[in-house]
Amino acid sequence: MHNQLQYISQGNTVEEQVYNIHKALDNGCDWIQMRFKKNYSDDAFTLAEAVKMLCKEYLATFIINDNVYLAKQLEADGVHLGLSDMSVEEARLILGKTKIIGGTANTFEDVLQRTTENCDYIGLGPFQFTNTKQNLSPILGLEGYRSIIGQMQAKNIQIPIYAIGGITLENVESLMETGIHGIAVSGLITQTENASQLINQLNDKLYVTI
Ligand SMILES: Cc1ncc(COP(=O)(O)OP(=O)(O)O)c(N)n1
Ligand SMILES: Cc1ncsc1CCOP(=O)(O)O
Ligand SMILES: [Mg+2]
Repeated sequence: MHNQLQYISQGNTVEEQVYNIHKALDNGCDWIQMRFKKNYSDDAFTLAEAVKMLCKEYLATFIINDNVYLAKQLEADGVHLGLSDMSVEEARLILGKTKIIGGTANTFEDVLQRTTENCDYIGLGPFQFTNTKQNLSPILGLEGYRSIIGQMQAKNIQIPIYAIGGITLENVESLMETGIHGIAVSGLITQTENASQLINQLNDKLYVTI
């Protein structure tokens, strides 16, 4: 089973990205999603090589946002795909059975689709407004998670759900109570001045509720 905390990277340059990812790893994150929106550039390859080495050093899981070919080239642990990205089926053919493929969902219908596609986990959100991503899908709030997870339970659908979007420390307990498996966070960890304390506090809240 995957770790309950996924860090989604930020940074406009390779250097900023490496700094932020190193900070997350050094303070206890062991699952990194490299999210670099210049994902099809030489810089993306340079960054992915650096992140691969860092994740190896810290024994962390390394997945790449959007770019399945880069994940294949770098032998990353997997990818995260949105509903408008490459299909899970095509990604599975390229990456093989053992790699992690995460998929985005915003509705119960998306969850059904992702489950049929055999995703390994679902990033369900956004929980609330965030500046990290433009063109957000409708905000779910706690009620959205309760409703979607209730419908999953009624149909006995079992797939790890990660809440995403504007999550802060204060939200984690109530989100976990809805039945999610974990959280994916970006801004919270990127912007903190005390990453060690924050990641410990997040992990305490995540582990207690499972
Ligand atoms: C864990 C997780 N969940 C959702 C997303 C969003 O993916 P997507 O909808 O493709 O948007 P971008 O991140 O590509 O802008 C994610 N990245 N990770
Ligand atoms: C990539 C993504 N997809 C939905 S919300 C989001 C951004 C998550 O980042 P943050 O934790 O800073 O809100
Ligand atoms: Mg995407």
